[in-house]
Order: sequence, then C-alpha cells, then structure tokens
Amino acid sequence: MKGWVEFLKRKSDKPIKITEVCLRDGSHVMQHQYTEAQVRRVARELDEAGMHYIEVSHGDGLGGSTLQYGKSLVDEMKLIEAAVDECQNSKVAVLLLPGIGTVHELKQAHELGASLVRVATHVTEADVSAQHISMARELGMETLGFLMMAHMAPTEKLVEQAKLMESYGAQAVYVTDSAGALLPQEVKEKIAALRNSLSIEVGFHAHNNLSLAVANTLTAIEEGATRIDGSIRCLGAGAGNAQTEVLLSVLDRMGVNLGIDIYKMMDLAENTVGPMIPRAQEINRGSLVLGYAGVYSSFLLHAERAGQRFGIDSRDILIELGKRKVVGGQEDMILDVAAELAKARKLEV
Ligand SMILES: CC[C@H](O)CC(=O)C(=O)O
Ligand SMILES: [Mn+2]
Repeated sequence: MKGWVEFLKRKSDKPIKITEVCLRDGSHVMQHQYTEAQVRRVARELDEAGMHYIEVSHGDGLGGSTLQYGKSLVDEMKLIEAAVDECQNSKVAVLLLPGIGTVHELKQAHELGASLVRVATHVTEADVSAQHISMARELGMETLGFLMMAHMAPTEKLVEQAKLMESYGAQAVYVTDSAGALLPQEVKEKIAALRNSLSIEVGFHAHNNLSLAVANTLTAIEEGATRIDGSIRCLGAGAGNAQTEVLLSVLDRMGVNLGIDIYKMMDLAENTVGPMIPRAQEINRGSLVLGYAGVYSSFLLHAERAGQRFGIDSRDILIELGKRKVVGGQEDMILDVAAELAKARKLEV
C-alpha cells in the first residue's frame, strides 16, 4: 500500500481532513430531536478520538428549525455552544443554506465558537452563495462551498459553479452526493475536473443509498479530494453517509493514518451512537430507490402517497421525477407525474 500513499502525495500536498456530520446530517434521522446531553457526549468522545471537524446544526442547516423543515427539540445555538464547550481540539463547523439560514445566524454561531462554515446550494445555484461566503470570510471563518445534488449537473456545469464559489472566496468546494446516486466513474470524473480547474481544495460528501459511499470516497481521495465527510454508524439522512469508523479503518489499512483513534471511534459507534439511533441505518427499499432514481429523500413519502392515490408503483414515479431532474421545492410535480403515468397506462390498456 506504500504506493498508494505516494500516489496520493502526488495528487495533493494538503492533508486529508475529516468532518464528522452525525450531529448535523444525522439530525434528519433524529427528527431534529437531539438533546444537549447527546450532543455533548458525542462531541466530547469525537474530540477525544481526534476528529478534525464536527458539524453541528439543524439537518437543513442554520435556521432550519421551522414547521416546514421540522422543529428542533433544542435550539441549535445551544447545541453549537455545548459542542464547542466539549471540544479541546476538534473544530466545530456549521452548515448554512442561503434562504433557510441568514447572515444573522451565521454571526451568532461564529460568536459561540463555530470556526468553519459550509455554504450549501443546489449544484446549479452557486450564485446565491456570494453574500454568505464573503460574510463568512470577513468573520474570519474557514469558508467552504457545498454543491448539493451533484449528480444532477454535467461535469462542465459543476466546474462552472465551483469556480463561482471560488471567486466569492470559498476555500474549498465539495461535490455533494446528496441522493447517493453517483457511480465511481462519475466521482472520478467530477473530482478530477475540479482538481484541474480550481486552485482551492476539493471535498466529497457521500450518501450510501447504492452502498457506494466508502468506495466513492476512496475514489474521490484518489483523485485528490482532501476534505472528506463521514457519519459515524452511518448516522446521516437516508442510508447515511460514508460510515466514518469504517472509512478510517480502510484508510488505515491502506497506510493513511489521519491521527484519529480508530478504537475510540469504534467504541463511540458501538456504545454511544448505536443506542441513540431510533432504528438501524440500513439501505431499505426507500433509500435504495432514491439513490437509483437520483431524487431527494423528501420526495419519498409524497411519492408513496401519490402512488396509492393513482394506483401507480411509487418507484415509477420517483424514477420519472429523477429523469425530469426535479429539485427540492418542486414537490408539486409528484402529483402531476403520478397523474400522467396513470393516464398513459389507461391509454395503453
Ligand atoms: C438539506 C440539506 C442537506 O441535508 C445537506 C446535505 O447533507 C446533502 O445535500 O447531502
Ligand atoms: Mn448529506
């Protein structure tokens, strides 16, 4: 494996940095009901294990605690403050989706000790991140761009959008595989294109809907991605992310030691996070079909309801929605598609 490590060094001179997202992406799974005690314990144990960054926010980012996105049990600012309080070395990160979170919340999180922000937009809408990226830089925060649903844009478009984020001041841009739909070859192509076109770091955020999260993350690293996300025990939306303790174990076997204690991560997964999760994170029919169709997890329930109403298999609805490249906020399309499919089938009979 020495060859692999040498190969990686040629791809990037920057060290790989891991962001643990269970306290943010996992908030979706916890239905935003994290208690302060849970956040304190997870943050403390991650810190003791040597985790580089710990992301803490509502699942939909700062300001996400609303009726529309799900109310948090505990104000996320309180949770951010608690995580900062527990961390001696790990840095606390936050997620911000312009339109959901505002500069006001960003300043508040920064005052409480969050030192890194990822400003997230749909993969074709980087232009809405300009103000938030520049404000975060003014605050002195590490500021990274996060291009969600990356499978929906051709590579040239992704590069164009990442360049916009770079021009606004982002210090890295992530390829975010929100639906867990990217295939290894696509990850390779997208990360390589960004590495060749940007002068900043490139990151990768995987989801495990097609059981490819760890494999895709290794491919991203091989292509020079240095900002990497994982969720311990797969505690992230849908089928979860690259399982952090598994990814770290594989990297260690490959000769890449990131200074994070693997035994401590395994124990944290087993004794702390496992018992906290409402039900085991698995790739069930729902998460699989979301990855297969390439649509947001918020569409699943609506598609199932529409399927029942129109007598159509919800998988057919989701696949058609994927083909039409629907984005979050276009949930009204679900009924249209279901009605169209039902009509077409009646005509066929
Ligand atoms: C809605 C925000 C989303 O959970 C961000 C993210 O982690 C992703 O797109 O994968
Ligand atoms: Mn995610």
